[in-house]
Amino acid sequence: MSIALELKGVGRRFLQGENELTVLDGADMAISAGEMVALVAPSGSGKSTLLQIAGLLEKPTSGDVVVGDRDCSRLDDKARTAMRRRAIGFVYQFHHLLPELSALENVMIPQLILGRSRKDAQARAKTLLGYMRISARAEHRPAELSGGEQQRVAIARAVANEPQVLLADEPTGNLDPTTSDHVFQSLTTLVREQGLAALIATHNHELASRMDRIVTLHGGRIVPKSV
Ligand SMILES: Nc1ncnc2c1ncn2[C@@H]1O[C@H](COP(=O)(O)OP(=O)(O)OP(=O)(O)O)[C@@H](O)[C@H]1O
Repeated sequence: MSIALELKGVGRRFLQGENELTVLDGADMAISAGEMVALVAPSGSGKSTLLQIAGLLEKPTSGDVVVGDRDCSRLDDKARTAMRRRAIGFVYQFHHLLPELSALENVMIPQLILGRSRKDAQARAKTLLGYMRISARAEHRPAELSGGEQQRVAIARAVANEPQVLLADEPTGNLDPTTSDHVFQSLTTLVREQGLAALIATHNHELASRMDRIVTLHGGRIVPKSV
């Protein structure tokens, strides 16, 4: 499988008052299309920082981020934003759906922003809600959906623009174990069907053990982890 996301020697330092804090220090990682990688690391070790850099929301202090065959390190802000919209999908612990729109419309919006026709956007949104096994709720607004259903919609929205990379930060952290399990199964189907490279931060060791491999952060580097 081809590599869809690669971090090469990524470093990230923050100034905290007079002190410099090194959070990432030569972090390397490559994720193939269709591969699911769990990121399991203690609080404060740099998971969010890593996801933000991998997702082109933040620039590393040093090193390179390659998405597909594109080296994104030297892109200006505008080009980086365009690349992010096209190539990266995000799922957070809380769904951030637009409350006044239906599930279907929430999945259509990012596609319309990128210039897809209403007809095409609607067709893809329906397909994705089907993969997430939530077609019956397509016309409902987020407030009318359960937590698990809301998160299914958020996942469908994250992949609406056919990204190469899916980044998730505790995507089922807000759900009870059974719902979490069902949402995770649907997420897995989607990753495989769409050939996404997925990096999923989670504290849930059981879910992590069902992914292709598990990594952690140690001394600012990405290292393999066993459960
Ligand atoms: N903008 C910033 N300025 C200064 N320090 C920061 C900044 N962002 C993060 N840090 C520091 O970097 C370290 C890693 O933070 P990060 O949020 O990436 O950790 P995390 O592993 O995601 O933690 P959690 O699981 O609690 O969310 C922390 O010590 C944090 O205080």
